[in-house]
Amino acid sequence: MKIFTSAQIHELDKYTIEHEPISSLNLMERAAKALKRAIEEEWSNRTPVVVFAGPGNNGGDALAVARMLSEDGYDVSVYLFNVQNKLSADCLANKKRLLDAKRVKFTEITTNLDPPKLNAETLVVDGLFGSGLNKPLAGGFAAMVKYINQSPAKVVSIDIPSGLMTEDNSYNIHANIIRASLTLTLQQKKLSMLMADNQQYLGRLRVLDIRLSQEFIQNTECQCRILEENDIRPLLKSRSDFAHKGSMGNALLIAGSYGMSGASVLATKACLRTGAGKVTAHTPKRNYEIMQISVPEAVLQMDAEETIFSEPVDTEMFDALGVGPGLGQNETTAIALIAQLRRATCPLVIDADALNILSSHRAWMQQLPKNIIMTPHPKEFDRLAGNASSSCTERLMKASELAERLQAYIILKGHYSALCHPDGKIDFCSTGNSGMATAGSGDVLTGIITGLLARGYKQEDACRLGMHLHGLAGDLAAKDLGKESLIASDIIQYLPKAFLRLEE
Ligand SMILES: NC(=O)C1=CN([C@@H]2O[C@H](COP(=O)(O)OP(=O)(O)OC[C@H]3O[C@@H](n4cnc5c(N)ncnc54)[C@H](O)[C@@H]3O)[C@@H](O)[C@H]2O)[C@@H](O)CC1
Ligand SMILES: [K+]
Repeated sequence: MKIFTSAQIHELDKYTIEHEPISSLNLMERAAKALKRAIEEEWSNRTPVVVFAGPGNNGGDALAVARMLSEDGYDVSVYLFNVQNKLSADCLANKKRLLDAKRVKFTEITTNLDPPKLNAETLVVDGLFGSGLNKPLAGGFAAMVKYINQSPAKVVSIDIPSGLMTEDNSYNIHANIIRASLTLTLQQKKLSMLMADNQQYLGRLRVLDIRLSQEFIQNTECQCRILEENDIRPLLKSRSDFAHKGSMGNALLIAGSYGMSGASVLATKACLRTGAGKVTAHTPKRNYEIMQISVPEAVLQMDAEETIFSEPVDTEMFDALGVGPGLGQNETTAIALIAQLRRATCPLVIDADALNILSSHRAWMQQLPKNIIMTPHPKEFDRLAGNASSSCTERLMKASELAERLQAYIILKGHYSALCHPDGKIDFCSTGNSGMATAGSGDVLTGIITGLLARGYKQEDACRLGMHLHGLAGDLAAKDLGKESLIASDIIQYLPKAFLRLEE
């Protein structure tokens, strides 16, 4: 699913009207029908409905929905905000249609509003502002939003909770944004809906197909998109019948230190489960037995040191290198790491402590080879970027800039993990769940991506497929085991099923 900016959404709307062709009023009617249907699926016509409509087309949608719900027997009260005495053409047309229908209690607010009582039974339809919002809400609108938020009423937002911007909310006023129970967004998710810090406003999110031009959607370039199974399936490489372990990729993982051998175990197992022909784990001597017993399929390469990674190793015979899980941040390890990164001759994944080491030696980042893959979680990214971000959108934009500057692939982990490409594009992952917020889950991702690189996937495909598989395995595991008890090993255990699902 492509994520359009508000300007592109406007263009899409216009294109559909011109090329379907359909009048803008009929398009609004189509959107309102879809909205009405979704509302009726959740609330019966015994629910009292209060509709708040703004002056633009979001308000127009709300007025059309009010008319349709009243036709279906709902008790509907409408408050239309027209403080500047200026309604969009379709909002005005829907105001007339609503008044002609003569079924609803209608109030037009031109100055002050004595707000209606909203109790726990009330359903508020929020159609104040949609994708046309151009600055944070203030004044009477902000007061209205606060009033709705403080009430016990359920709120369904049309297209987007009023007050929430389609893209960046870093400088928004959070108290002045509607907190919906359900958001019914039209056609496509908006960028702000993918950010963790905006989930509090959305409630449950449903996307309603209002049949906007597929031609425009397909032909329009956009910076961001959500990767779905259909985008991922074609990436899968097949295995030749004549495959042997030497032809299926030779991966190296540099991971683990004393007390963190588990990270090495997890990354190595995940790498093997991703289909790499041979996996070598480079780890401190003290981890020897643990690794031999836990991952007998791996080849071990012991560091000269007992407890830490201390010396760079040759990578010429390897097809991919993953480095970082459980590495620790000893100064000797830091020096070995930078030497390792500089001399790496194969595609690279950098994670966890390797990222933390880079954060405390940021000048070293200039020396990184191109096309490396970094997989930070938000805190690791903030350390890497040098300061904390005020919002998830700001962090995402910084990650995208860093990916461009370093010509690297950066996977910002989280719900909707975001892959920032060196050319500025951003892919969001559609799989994964909160059960995966557990120690070791990142080590598994590093193992998976390293395995895919070794199998011969290009960096961008290894990242896309890797995040998808990781999330899918977590989803399949959560289906059987629940989210609460899910641990990183479960993700590895469900990787085979994730592959099977993609191969179906
Ligand atoms: N995307 C699409 O293809 C479709 C969109 N439709 C609806 O149209 C909406 C977009 O409509 P509009 O572009 O008219 O925009 P909105 O209805 O979101 O708001 C635009 C109006 O709000 C004013 N405004 C913006 N920010 C403000 C602020 N902070 N304080 C006070 N006033 C402010 C603007 O001056 C303008 O009058 C969508 O969200 C959706 O609900 C649907 O009708 C059908 C199709
Ligand atoms: K809205």
